[in-house]
Amino acid sequence: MDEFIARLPKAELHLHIEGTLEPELAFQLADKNRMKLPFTSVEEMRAAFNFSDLQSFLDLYYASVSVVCSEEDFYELTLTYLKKAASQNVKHAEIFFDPQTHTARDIPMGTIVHGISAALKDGQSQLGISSKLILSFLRHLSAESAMETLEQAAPFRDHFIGVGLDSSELGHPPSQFVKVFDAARQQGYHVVCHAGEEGPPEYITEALDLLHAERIDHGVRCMEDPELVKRLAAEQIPLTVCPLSNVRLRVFKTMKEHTLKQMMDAGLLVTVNSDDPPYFGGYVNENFAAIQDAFDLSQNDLIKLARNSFEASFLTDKEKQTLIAELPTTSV
Ligand code: HPA
Ligand SMILES: [Zn+2]
Repeated sequence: MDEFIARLPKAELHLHIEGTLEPELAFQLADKNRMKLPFTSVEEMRAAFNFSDLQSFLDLYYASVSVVCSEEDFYELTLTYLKKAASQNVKHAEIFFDPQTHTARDIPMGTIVHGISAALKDGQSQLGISSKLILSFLRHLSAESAMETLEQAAPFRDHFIGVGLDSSELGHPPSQFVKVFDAARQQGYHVVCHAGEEGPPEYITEALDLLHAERIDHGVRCMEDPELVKRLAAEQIPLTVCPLSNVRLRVFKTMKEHTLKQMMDAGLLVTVNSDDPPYFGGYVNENFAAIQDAFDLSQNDLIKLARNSFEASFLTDKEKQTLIAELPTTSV
């Protein structure tokens, strides 16, 4: 089955570029930039990837990415991820970046965007992987800071197609960010939102009704509200689920307790993604393998999940159809 998963064409729709920093590259960049990581070795850093909740992960994630400084660093970070993704038969990736994490340490928006974008361009020409960029606001910071970030990003608008909302969910509901999402929608951006990871189902409803989110990132806590599940199924709102992330951040104690299969059975448009792969123990194929093993998924289930990933993307209908046509059509 691992071979089947490896060969399956797929899209990745929930991936934070800052969260793709492997410890080896972190140490390389720290050396180059004459900076210190809070670890003495790659092994020690990897051993610290043992989290009690979302916040304990975020503290480490923000500290680690401080070694990514120049346009070349952002380029290398992004191209390294794309090579890995291409090797796993990811045909298309929609990638988050968190500009506030970097502008707060005086890195210009242009440095961030140009470094990432140059790698995305080379990913297309050298690796054949298509991609889009989504600017994600940090919800632990103010709505004013988010609006300022949208304004700073205006000169680079051709480089990203949408906006999202991530970071510490509890206590930071989508309702706090209505104004900036209204402005982004008026400017023609797609809208997605992390909701229902650690936060309650009401945050998913707010993301849909107040921010007009087209996709919900995570969304797993929708299962606590049967009416919401009915709505998400009826409207076929995509949910970008990240199984290994959910277990590592203790949203579910074990993979067997994850509700992914129940979500599929409820008719939800579920996709499988890696979120922050080195931190959570795997890229997209390891996520597919973990759920296949936990729920004994069939080849048809896996094909359905891969098909959902193309359907839920922001590609054109024609582009989606081209990718869907590459999927195996049937299996035992
Ligand atoms: O899964 C996540 N949730 C919230 N914020 C994040 N920032 C990176 N990954 C995540
Ligand atoms: Zn995420």
